[in-house]
Amino acid sequence: MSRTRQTDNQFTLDLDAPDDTPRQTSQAPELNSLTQLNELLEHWRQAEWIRPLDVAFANLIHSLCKEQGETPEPLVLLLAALASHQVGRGHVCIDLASLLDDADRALAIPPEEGRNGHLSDEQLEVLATLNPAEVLAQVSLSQAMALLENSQAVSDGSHTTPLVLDGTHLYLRRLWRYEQRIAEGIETRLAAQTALENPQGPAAQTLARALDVLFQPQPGVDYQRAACALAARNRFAVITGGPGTGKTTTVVNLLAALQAVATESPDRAGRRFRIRLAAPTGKAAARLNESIGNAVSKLPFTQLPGNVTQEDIPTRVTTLHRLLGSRPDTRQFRHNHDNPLLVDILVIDEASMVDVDLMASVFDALPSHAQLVLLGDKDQLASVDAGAVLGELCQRARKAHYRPQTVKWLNAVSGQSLPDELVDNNGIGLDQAVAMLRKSYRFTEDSGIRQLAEAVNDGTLGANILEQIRTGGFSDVIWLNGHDHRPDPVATLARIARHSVSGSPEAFHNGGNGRIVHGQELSTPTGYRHYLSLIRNHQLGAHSTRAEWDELAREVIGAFNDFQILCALRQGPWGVEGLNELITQQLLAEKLIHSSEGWWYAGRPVLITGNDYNLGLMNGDIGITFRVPWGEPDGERVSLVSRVAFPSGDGTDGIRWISPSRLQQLETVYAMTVHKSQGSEFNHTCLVLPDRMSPVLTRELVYTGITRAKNWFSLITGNPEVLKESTGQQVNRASGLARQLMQR
Ligand SMILES: Nc1ncnc2c1ncn2[C@@H]1O[C@H](COP(=O)(O)OP(=O)(O)OP(=O)(O)O)[C@@H](O)[C@H]1O
Repeated sequence: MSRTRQTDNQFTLDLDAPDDTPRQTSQAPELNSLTQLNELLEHWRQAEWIRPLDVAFANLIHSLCKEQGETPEPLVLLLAALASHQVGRGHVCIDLASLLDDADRALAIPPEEGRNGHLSDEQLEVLATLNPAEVLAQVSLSQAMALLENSQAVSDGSHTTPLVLDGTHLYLRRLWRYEQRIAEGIETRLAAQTALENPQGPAAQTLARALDVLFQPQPGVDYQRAACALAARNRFAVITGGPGTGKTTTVVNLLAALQAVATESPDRAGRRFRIRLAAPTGKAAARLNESIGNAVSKLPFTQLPGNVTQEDIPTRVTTLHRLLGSRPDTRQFRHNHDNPLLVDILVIDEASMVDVDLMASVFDALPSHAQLVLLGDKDQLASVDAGAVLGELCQRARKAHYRPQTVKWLNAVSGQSLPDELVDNNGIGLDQAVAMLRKSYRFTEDSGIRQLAEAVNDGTLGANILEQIRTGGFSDVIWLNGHDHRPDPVATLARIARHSVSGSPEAFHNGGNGRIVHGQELSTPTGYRHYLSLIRNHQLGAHSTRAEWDELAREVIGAFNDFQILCALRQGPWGVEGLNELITQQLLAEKLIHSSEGWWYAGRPVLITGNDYNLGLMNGDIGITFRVPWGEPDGERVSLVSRVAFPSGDGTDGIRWISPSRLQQLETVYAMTVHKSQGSEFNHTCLVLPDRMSPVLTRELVYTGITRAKNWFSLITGNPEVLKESTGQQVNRASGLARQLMQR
């Protein structure tokens, strides 16, 4: 039964429409003609709620429809613009059912930029009076589906249309293709049988012997050992776990075990696997470089089956863009289906940061026989760009859903007996390749960082733990203004400014002195004064060699990494922009930086915000400005010039000195968004939460912020309620990858 009457260019609702009758509001903006649609889109564009790109996409659909002799429905064009808009906000598609059920929620209205000062009152007024949710309140799901299905701009993907409707999910074709390629890449790998399948076969026996050497016996289930076995068995595997649960340790053991299998395998004639290690950002790659190097140096090579040596396990980690061969001015990589990577095993760390576009490119560039292992923390924020690939793949990780055959195989090869609650007769193929590590080795049982992160992640942040962080009940966590129920914004911001300079060691238990972790005494928590003092007090000059400057830069970059202010927002006094300005003023006042040196003063830390292939700098790279005596001499005087020192990012500890004039997209980085901090960790992390709620404040954001702290964590809130409320909101990215893999 049709619930709508459709006329040219308009739709109206049957008055007696039953069940899925949409909400009616008295003054809802109307969408009865293309003229009305154009006006709406124009208002939203001017209000900077939608992008010019989104309007252009709707216009494109309009033209394509007309070319095919179709008079486009305003609703189809509206949904096209919204689908494009949602991609800009990290969604892979729009789920029409959720959109029409609660459009405010699905479209995150009011937007963050509105609440925090970027949008003017007039712009906000436009959104309030022409609220997209009210426009959509007049539309039912069946009506939307019918109009889309009837449009020539939409198909189920089987022929080339700019929009794809898959169930109730509306995609831009490009995004739908990415998801398809990822799903196909995973599926074909999961379906491939490996030599390890038979637990009694020689390959599995070698693996079992290697696992015995690599993992010490321990009471209870050793989830690292089980993860290692599962990942060895499958051409595609995911190892997920919170901070310090041993993802790196496990993957290094995995690579050693696989090389043992390779060297013992008669049909490989001693040939080792070609292994590559990658991470989405330079920072993440550098961090993995360090930890993997440590882990490889501890491997018991002489006891392993076969004759595996240290050279067989790479320790160099590259960025995914470098690995795939990024090229200037195009999103196409050098390596693709026609020019695959020369690799047998690819490991990608910090996979939560990989968006659907990049992940699809990885699958394109992988030869079909190659094994892919993804590592990451499923509970962290999803990628900045569209998708939440790792999160989706790990949706069922906590309960594992291993089939009885998987459990039997695991027992035979790794000796681990998994608890019954992880067994599921109906587990899907993907479940058999996902392993979750469940014990943190980095944080001790009494660590506040661990307990707070767990409570946030489980959604169990209760009065007890809040009271503990307020009252200094943990030696590693402080809530600097936790007792302030109605913090004064001016005083709170001033406090942030002071804290960012000193790190407030006095606020920690015993002044931060004498904390021993894993047998080592920690140095006290610091703020930015620490690294700036190194710059101010160095003794290098015109006589110094480049190697000496490199050494200084390494030391300063390391010291800068000791502390980082993280925040949720970009704009406004509680966002990156406001806080960077605030902290800069404080550092000037304390004479740690000097305005006489101009914008490129010694000590200015900068974050690269867009890939620069010519300079080899990637989005997320951080450099520190130095004043160096390398200018043209001015008579007798040495002339100082500004140079920004960046870690070389090639797996060595080299330094690149770049002239500021060559740097294109960057920002000062005393404060960084939690999003940007993914893949990094800092000795002391301070999380600043704003004075009111925003759609971006979520459980994942707070969890990611807390877990960036290695040893010390401080919290400052513009309003104490925001902490608890944020953990009640979860990121919900519309996407269909998990659904597709469930169906296959
Ligand atoms: N089974 C284990 N027994 C003892 N120590 C371990 C074990 N596994 C890991 N560790 C130690 O715990 C620390 C964290 O391990 P690792 O770096 O492998 O974890 P991760 O999950 O990769 O960490 P991150 O969160 O930084 O990615 C390291 O010091 C490592 O040596």
